[in-house]
Amino acid sequence: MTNSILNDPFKNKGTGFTKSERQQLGIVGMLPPKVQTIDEQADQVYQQYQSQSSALEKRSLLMSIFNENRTLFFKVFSQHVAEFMPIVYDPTIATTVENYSELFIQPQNAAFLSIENPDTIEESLKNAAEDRDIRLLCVTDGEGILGIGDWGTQGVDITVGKLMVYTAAAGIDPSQVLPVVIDAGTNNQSLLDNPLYLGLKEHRVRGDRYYAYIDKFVAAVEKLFPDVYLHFEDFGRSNAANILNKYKDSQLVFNDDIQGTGIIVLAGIIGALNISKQKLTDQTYLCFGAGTAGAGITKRIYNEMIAAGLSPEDAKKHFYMVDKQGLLFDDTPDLTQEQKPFARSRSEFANANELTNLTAVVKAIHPTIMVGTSTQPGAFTEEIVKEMAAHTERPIIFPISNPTKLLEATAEDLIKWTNGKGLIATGVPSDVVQYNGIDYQIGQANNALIYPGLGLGAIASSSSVLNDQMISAAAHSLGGIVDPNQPGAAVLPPVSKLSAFSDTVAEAVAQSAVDQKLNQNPISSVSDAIQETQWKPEY
Ligand SMILES: NC(=O)c1ccc[n+]([C@@H]2O[C@H](COP(=O)([O-])OP(=O)(O)OC[C@H]3O[C@@H](n4cnc5c(N)ncnc54)[C@H](O)[C@@H]3O)[C@@H](O)[C@H]2O)c1
Ligand SMILES: O=C(O)C[C@H](O)C(=O)O
Ligand SMILES: [Mn+2]
Repeated sequence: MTNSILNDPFKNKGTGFTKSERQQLGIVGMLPPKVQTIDEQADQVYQQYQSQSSALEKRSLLMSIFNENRTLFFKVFSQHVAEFMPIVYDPTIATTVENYSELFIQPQNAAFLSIENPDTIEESLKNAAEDRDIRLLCVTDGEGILGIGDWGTQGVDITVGKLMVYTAAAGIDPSQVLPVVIDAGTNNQSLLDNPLYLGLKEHRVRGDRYYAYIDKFVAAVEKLFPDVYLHFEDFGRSNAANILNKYKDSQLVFNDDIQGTGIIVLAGIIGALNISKQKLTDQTYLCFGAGTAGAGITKRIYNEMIAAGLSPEDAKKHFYMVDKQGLLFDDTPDLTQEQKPFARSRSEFANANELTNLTAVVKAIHPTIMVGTSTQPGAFTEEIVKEMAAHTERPIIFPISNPTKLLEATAEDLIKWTNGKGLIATGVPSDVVQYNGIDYQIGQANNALIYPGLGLGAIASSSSVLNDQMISAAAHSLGGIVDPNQPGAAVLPPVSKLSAFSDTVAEAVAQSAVDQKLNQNPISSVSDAIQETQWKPEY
């Protein structure tokens, strides 16, 4: 097995192995003679990357480097963060999730779990981890991938992608992460009918059997990897919040769609209010698409209003939720647990029965903030946006459904329809919008801007849980990066500065954990602890 190191992506350096390393490792003659530096290798990869024409080809090239040599992959990624993010992550990753079985080449060190075999959870996690010290685990059951729905086992790609961003942005050691997919079946008929589908061809398991499996999974994770930070991603609306609520007070768990999205949207709103010089407690908030993300964000902003001094009853008056049924009322059938606290009373409106669509609701409530997590492309129409802008000086509008094809409105249209007054962020990257001689920078309200620093801060501080104070500290830490007085300033810092501000986020989060005495190991300096945790892509 002398050649095994060349097949180990965590240790392989390829042509970067020196002559003496090649001798010691018994791989003399197994590589071309020239010894390359990692910078030379990175330049070569980037040249190959530039010669690929489509986003999918670019991603597939980068994934082949990832499969061979993680250090090199992250070297190139760290040199081109803003350019590679949409390729290795959202939106291109949506296409690879949809075509995972067709494109499958290798399992990328993920753990593949099946609801049919609860007895092999531990063994599977152990096998996939090999002997690595796992500190960060990202798991999905594939039911609510971005806004594209149920992709069963194919959802594994999102866990691989999320973990890549942790390393590129925050320097989490790539040998200490584990992507995991739980195959609990799928209700996606196209997968059930697809002869190439690599997952279980059964409908989704729900209820007690499902939750018992999740319990067993969480217990196995805690047993095998006691210091792990457990990140839940893209679970379905009926399970995501239940799972988070069950474990969040006793274990170091994080739900990205609920909490990560809540933080980044709050940070974007704080950024927008810095520009408009307004107060949060004067805002009227409209959540459009009150599912996992929409309700998670609403709750975060609501908590923030309470932190700003409002009573819970007064704070609630600032929030309205719109879902498929229209404005959510307390007598609307089938409200979720997360929607109930924000449902309104019909008696508040003379025309309550007409509030069954977004246009009517915007007319009735005059929101100052509107956030879209509905998966409904184009739902923020010109009429709606103009109506909103007619009643507020600087409308804050964040269409953040992913991927690109699901955006509620483009940044360009929103700037145009609000005559440059809109304070805009989108979930996927948006180009600069030129309007009336001003360059409008568009912030990306994607949880990827926050979860890497958040995770790094929690891991480095050895925090026992991730609580509300840590989450709030993360949201507030992004201030001061963008100059709010610059015409056309973005509401959030640019992705090109992701690794720099991930350190800032991590410090704020770790400091909050230490201040609350949640750290399990003694910490004398938070920034030292963070630096010690970080990995760098060097040989
Ligand atoms: N930018 C980010 O960081 C980020 C983070 C998480 C989720 N998202 C995006 O948000 C979207 C929703 O994700 P989720 O996980 O909350 O999914 P979800 O299924 O839990 O929620 C979607 C909600 O939209 C509602 N909806 C569907 N059609 C509607 C319509 N016509 N009008 C009003 N509401 C409608 C659904 O009933 C549901 O409540 C996805 O596109 C996802 O990519 C973005
Ligand atoms: O994955 C993303 O781009 C953000 C978010 O977690 C989502 O589900 O859309
Ligand atoms: Mn997600």
